[in-house]
Order: sequence, then structure tokens, then C-alpha cells
Amino acid sequence: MITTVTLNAAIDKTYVLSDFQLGKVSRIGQIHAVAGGKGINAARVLHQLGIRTLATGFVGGSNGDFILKNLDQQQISHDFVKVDDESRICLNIMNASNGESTELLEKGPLITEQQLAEFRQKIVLLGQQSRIVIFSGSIPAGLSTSVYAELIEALRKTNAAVFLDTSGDGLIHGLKAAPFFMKPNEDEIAQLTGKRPENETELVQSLHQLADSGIECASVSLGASGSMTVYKGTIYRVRVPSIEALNPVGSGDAYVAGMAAGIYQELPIEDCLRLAAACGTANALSAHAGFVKREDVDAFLKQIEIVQL
Ligand SMILES: Nc1ncnc2c1ncn2[C@@H]1O[C@H](COP(=O)(O)OP(=O)(O)OP(=O)(O)O)[C@@H](O)[C@H]1O
Ligand SMILES: O=P(O)(O)OC[C@@]1(O)O[C@H](CO)[C@@H](O)[C@@H]1O
Repeated sequence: MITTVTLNAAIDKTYVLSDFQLGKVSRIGQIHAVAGGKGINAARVLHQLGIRTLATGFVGGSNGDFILKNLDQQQISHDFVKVDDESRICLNIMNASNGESTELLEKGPLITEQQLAEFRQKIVLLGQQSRIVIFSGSIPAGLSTSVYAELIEALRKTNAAVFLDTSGDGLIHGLKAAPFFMKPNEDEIAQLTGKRPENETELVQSLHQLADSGIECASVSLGASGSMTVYKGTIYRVRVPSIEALNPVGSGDAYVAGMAAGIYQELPIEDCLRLAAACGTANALSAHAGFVKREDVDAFLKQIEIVQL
């Protein structure tokens, strides 16, 4: 089983507008609301790939009830700690006239020490039953920025391989706990190494820097330009087909899910990278974050180019 952790679960609301202008009244055409947050998105993609998955983390209030009901409707197994405060809403405003998306992300509920202790116990039990545990997304109020590092340490006594996909101080602390896999984007690699890579040579240097700090596998995702990965000291450059992206929000989560699915199925590393990239690209074809169609993934698998540098 693969367990995904979403400490800051959300209702992901997407408004599709024919033309969005700041400072003007807009009436919404299409509305879509779904259980979200990065770990839940990854769980949905894993489920769509047919991998046994369980989603955990914290949910609260009526938004939390919506999230659990929506996961049930999608037949995604879950085991969340319930909190008193309200889970957040993350709003994505899609401007159909130019394809731009604007994200408004609430900070999420307050988590108490006691609720964190309950979660710590749960994740260790789930870690014992999982081959992979994926930690994704922002850290809700009340929790320290070292929470991912602490939870990764708690999982050390299990055999689960840990994936970490977050940003800011949580990412910087998390790196010190040496997860098996990380997927920073270009902004996040700059937070980790202190320098934004300006070209491929600098990107390679940044990846070697991550490997030197004890990460077995790290991918920097580059949106439509694909990704670059270091695995056991070797660098892989992955290029993706050019597509008419509808909504790339959640492509990073789909990439992480594809990578986890590959490692879970013990595929060779190049096939893991192919599956990760195909899932990321397939997600960009969907209007909603964390959705892929199996036929799109299969079609893209044949079009991904990988070279060892
Ligand atoms: N426009 C696109 N065209 C083709 N593939 C894409 C596109 N956008 C994303 N991808 C695929 O998805 C992967 C991850 O995307 P991206 O780099 O945007 O992640 P991210 O910044 O973490 O996204 P998010 O935080 O919204 O989940 C890319 O490496 C690529 O394989
Ligand atoms: O605030 P976080 O946890 O960093 O990001 C939350 C979020 O923007 O990420 C997903 C896309 O990757 C969305 O489903 C969700 O709304």
C-alpha cells in the first residue's frame, strides 16, 4: 500500500471564467469542488493508476466532512485525524480567455499538540503497512516547520520509503531528515540550495548538492519543460511532449504519484521517470487538479524522452 499524508487538506474549488478581471464583478460559469491538497491529489492519481492507496492527515468542520464524503464517492480509502477547526478552501480562478490561473489558498485549521500526537501514532502504524509514505503540501497553523522532519524520523523504524513534496522552511527542515525522494520545482530548489538555477548546468549542480545531503532520488520539475532527476549519482533529463495544457495545477502531485507508482512496482528508474512525467503531463490536460486519464498516461508514456547526462 502507498499512504499519502495531507496535513493541510482542502476543498479545491475551481471557478472557470470566460474573462477574469481584478477589481470587476465576475459571475461564475462553471464551478467544480473536490477533495484536494497535494497528498489527496496524489492519492487520487494513484487510485486512477490502480495502486492500493490510503489518504491520511487532518480534516475539520463541515469542509472536512465534504472532503471525506468526496473521497468516499471516489472510492479512495482514508483515515484522517478529525480536528475542531475548519479545513480550508483553495480557490483556483481559471481565466478561459488567456489560460491563466490564479490560486487563492487559505492557511488551514489550527492543529493542537494532542492532535499531532494522535497523528504521529497513526502514521507509524500506517507506515508499518506501507511500502511508501508520501508527505505533501503546506503545514497548517499550530504545527512547527520541523513537523515533516519529525514525522520522517518517526517512520525510520518502519520499512516505508518516504517521499516529501513541500515548500519553504518545512522543505528545508525536511531535507535534513533525508527522505528517499523529493520533488522541488524551480522556486523550491532555490529555497533549498540558496540559488535559483539559471541554466541546465546549474540545475545539475543543485541536484548533486541535494544528493550530497543524503537524498537518494530528487527531481526538479520544470512544468512544460519536463524535469531533471538525480538518482544514485546519475542525472536524467526528461522532456515531455508539447500539449495544449488546460490546467497544470496539480501536475506536480501527479508527477509524485507516478514516481511512487513506479517505485512501488519496482520498475527500472527510467520507467519510473517516464511514468512520473506522463502523469504530470496527463494532469495538465484535465480541468481539475489531481486527475489523470489512464489512456492519456499510456499515450504520453511513449512520447517522453529521457537522456542520461
Ligand atoms: N504544460 C505542460 N505540458 C506538459 N507537461 C507538463 C506541463 N505542466 C506540467 N507538466 C508535467 O508535470 C510535471 C510537474 O509539473 P510542474 O513542474 O508544473 O509541477 P509543480 O510546480 O509542482 O506543480 P503543482 O504545484 O501545481 O502541482 C512536469 O515535470 C511535466 O512532466
Ligand atoms: O498550500 P499547499 O498545500 O502548498 O498547496 C495546496 C494546493 O494549491 O496544491 C494543490 C495543487 O498542487 C491544490 O490541490 C491545492 O489547492
